[in-house]
Amino acid sequence: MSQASQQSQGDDGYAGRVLPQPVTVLEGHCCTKKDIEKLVEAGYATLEAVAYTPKKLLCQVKGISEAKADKIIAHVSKMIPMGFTTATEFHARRADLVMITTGSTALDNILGGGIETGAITELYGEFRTGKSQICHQLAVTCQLPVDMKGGEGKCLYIDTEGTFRPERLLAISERYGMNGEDVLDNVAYARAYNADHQSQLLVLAGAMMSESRFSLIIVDSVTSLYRTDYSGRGELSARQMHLAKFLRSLMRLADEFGVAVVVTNQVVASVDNAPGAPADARKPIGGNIMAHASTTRISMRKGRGAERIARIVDSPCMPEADAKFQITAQGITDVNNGDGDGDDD
Ligand SMILES: Nc1ncnc2c1ncn2[C@@H]1O[C@H](COP(=O)(O)OP(=O)(O)OP(=O)(O)O)[C@@H](O)[C@H]1O
Repeated sequence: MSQASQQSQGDDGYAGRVLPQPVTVLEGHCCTKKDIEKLVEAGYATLEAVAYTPKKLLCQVKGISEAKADKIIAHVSKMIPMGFTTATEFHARRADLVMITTGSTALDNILGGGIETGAITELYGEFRTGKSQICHQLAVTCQLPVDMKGGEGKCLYIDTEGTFRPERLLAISERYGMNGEDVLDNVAYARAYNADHQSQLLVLAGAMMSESRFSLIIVDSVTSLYRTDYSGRGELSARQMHLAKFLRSLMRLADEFGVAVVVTNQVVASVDNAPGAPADARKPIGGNIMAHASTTRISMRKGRGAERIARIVDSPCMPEADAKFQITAQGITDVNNGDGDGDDD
């Protein structure tokens, strides 16, 4: 069962969720202390992480033989329910799903309430379309209480382009009457320097998230390091395999901890020459791997001045729709509803 769907239990509960159980509970059952250290080192810090991982990958952990992996899987599958449920129960769980506000009611509305927890949302578009600004906004609003459309958790921010600006978080937190210092303390920030490092950061993320309550992971941008680390058609297949693995780890964290995952992506000129396609058509990087990994895809483009237009292009339950918002000193707002002066051009 996804953490997003679990009911809160006493003080451990937040936003209708509980923290996943640490893998240390396996000690003395099917694992030694050393096995547990190795599992945590490899990024399997919780029972859910172990339960959602194929045996083949568990066997790749140093010291975990095939026989031991079998024992672990047998034990964990008794503790983590992974069988069928009724659609009624699943529906009831989805009704409790936490959505994080983007700061713009128009944008929240086309998303069905905001950014969904337990899923991957991709924001793609050309430069200056507001992708990073939405990320900064969400790094603050994910900390708000649920009744203020927040996620009541911390934010983990992976920055691959060096565009993270804490001062933006301070300005946005003022808008919500939040203590700026607390807001910054609740954001775990890392700059990723190459695609391997970007993946490695997710292992650290899993360990951190098993100790503290997070509601959002941001990767801004998810593909830029792949574009520089892998070049040409000759490396395309290796690049896509690496990216697929990275996205799968992100999805696992979303399932395991019930956090929202937001990734940004750039666009390139389309070379498909599909009949009827506009000559200047642009498409997001990452091809089918990226398209399949994202639960919801949002295409962003510039409007007049500070205005931006977001379009839902793929969603499991929301129709294609456009929403206008604007980028202001205090973050993302509805058009004419903030202090954006509309003269950034
Ligand atoms: N404090 C601010 N007040 C108002 N607008 C701002 C502020 N800071 C940045 N902007 C606007 O945000 C826009 C940049 O948006 P953002 O950095 O999110 O782009 P992006 O889509 O992430 O682009 P890239 O792909 O280059 O990273 C610019 O038009 C800039 O004027």
